[in-house]
Amino acid sequence: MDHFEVRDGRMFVEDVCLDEIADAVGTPVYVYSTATLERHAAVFRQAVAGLGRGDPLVAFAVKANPNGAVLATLGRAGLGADVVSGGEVARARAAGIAADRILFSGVGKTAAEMRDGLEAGILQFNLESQEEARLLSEVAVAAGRTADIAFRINPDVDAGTHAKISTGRADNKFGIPAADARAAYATAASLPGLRVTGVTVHIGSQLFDLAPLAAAFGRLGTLIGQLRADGHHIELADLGGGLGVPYDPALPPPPTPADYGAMVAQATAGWDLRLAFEPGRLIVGNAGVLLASVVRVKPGAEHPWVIVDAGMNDLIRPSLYDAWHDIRAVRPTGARWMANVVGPVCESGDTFATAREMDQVGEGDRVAFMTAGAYAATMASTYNSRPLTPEVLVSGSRWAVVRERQSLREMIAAERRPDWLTA
Ligand SMILES: Cc1ncc(COP(=O)(O)O)c(C=O)c1O
Ligand SMILES: N[C@@H](CCCC[NH3+])C(=O)O
Repeated sequence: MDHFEVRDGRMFVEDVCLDEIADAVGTPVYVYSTATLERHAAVFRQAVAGLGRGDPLVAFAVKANPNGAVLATLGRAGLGADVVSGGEVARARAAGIAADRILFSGVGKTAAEMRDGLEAGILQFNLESQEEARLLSEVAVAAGRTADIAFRINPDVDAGTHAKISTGRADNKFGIPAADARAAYATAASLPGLRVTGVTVHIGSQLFDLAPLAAAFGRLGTLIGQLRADGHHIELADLGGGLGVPYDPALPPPPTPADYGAMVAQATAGWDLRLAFEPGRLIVGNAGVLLASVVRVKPGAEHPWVIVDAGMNDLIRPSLYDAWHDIRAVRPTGARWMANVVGPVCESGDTFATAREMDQVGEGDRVAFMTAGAYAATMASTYNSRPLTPEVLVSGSRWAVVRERQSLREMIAAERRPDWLTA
């Protein structure tokens, strides 16, 4: 997290002190760094530059961080978008990402979402079943359009990641088995309104081992040869995302984008088609922090409870995946202690860290949850009637609120009382 550092005893994001943002906006608040976003986009593009035919498409997985200002920053940095819903199509387009740089993934696209994609004129629909191909065909014919399609192949490889974010094993819901692929492509090629253009695979997220990715790409390579022999024009291979980021500095680091690029070069040699990638976490994970305040510290059986004003509703990764986020004081004194860090939500699962060696903090101090740019604000909820947390984007010495704190009034005003309760 190179643009997040302590200077003169206080943590800065680029040239803005986190205290300045907390004083103005309050806590909890997500804070993102433009410089880190731009650096990650450039590093990934560089790692895959020259691979495949033409210019590779690096389509940011919008689900990782759909904030419009973040998307606009990444769009300007040359990234396209990988979307999984009509909402994400709309956000990507609103952020200025050209339709021909948008890939539409997802196992449960509805007819309405397919229409959204067709009307926008997106580059390719990544389909996950023959049933989906039939529906898209009907929708495309009715709309008078042609949909360019790929099937997502489930290569049945174990990506070695958390079970809840593995997507490429036979027992995961995603894609079609490689053995069924030729039949699926034959069906799609026979359907009106569809044009077969590609193949795609994505085996999971937060991957630390390149071998399962190489195995999956190997299977895709074999399939490309078979599909071409069957007469299909396969022009685009979308290799998904998944490369992990370092959350815990004490653990060995994940492979670098350059290592990944070298593996891809080897795995795709001779494919003679355009490549696409869908990195999410790698682009935004280390570009954000969740800034929170310590509400109080109370004694615990073994370690003190540090109760902060951010909860599992703001950052669910620790309770959902036992994920580890570094927690640092915004004004570290050098003193360290062992503590449990928890939120205010009425669940014991609202725990960010147990018996964690960390900066010693007290009531009123501010802490930063590091590596909170991906799958963080976007997975927030209003559980315990806690309004959605605001988001701030920093660029050099400038910063701006890029999502307002949801007001309580707004949250409550969205509800309706049926007439039998108002009579
Ligand atoms: C189809 C698809 N593409 C891309 C991604 C992005 O993955 P990551 O954020 O791990 O790069 C995901 C999420 O796992 C996904 O499901
Ligand atoms: N939400 C997950 C990643 C899911 C990837 C989406 N397919 C996480 O925080 O790690």
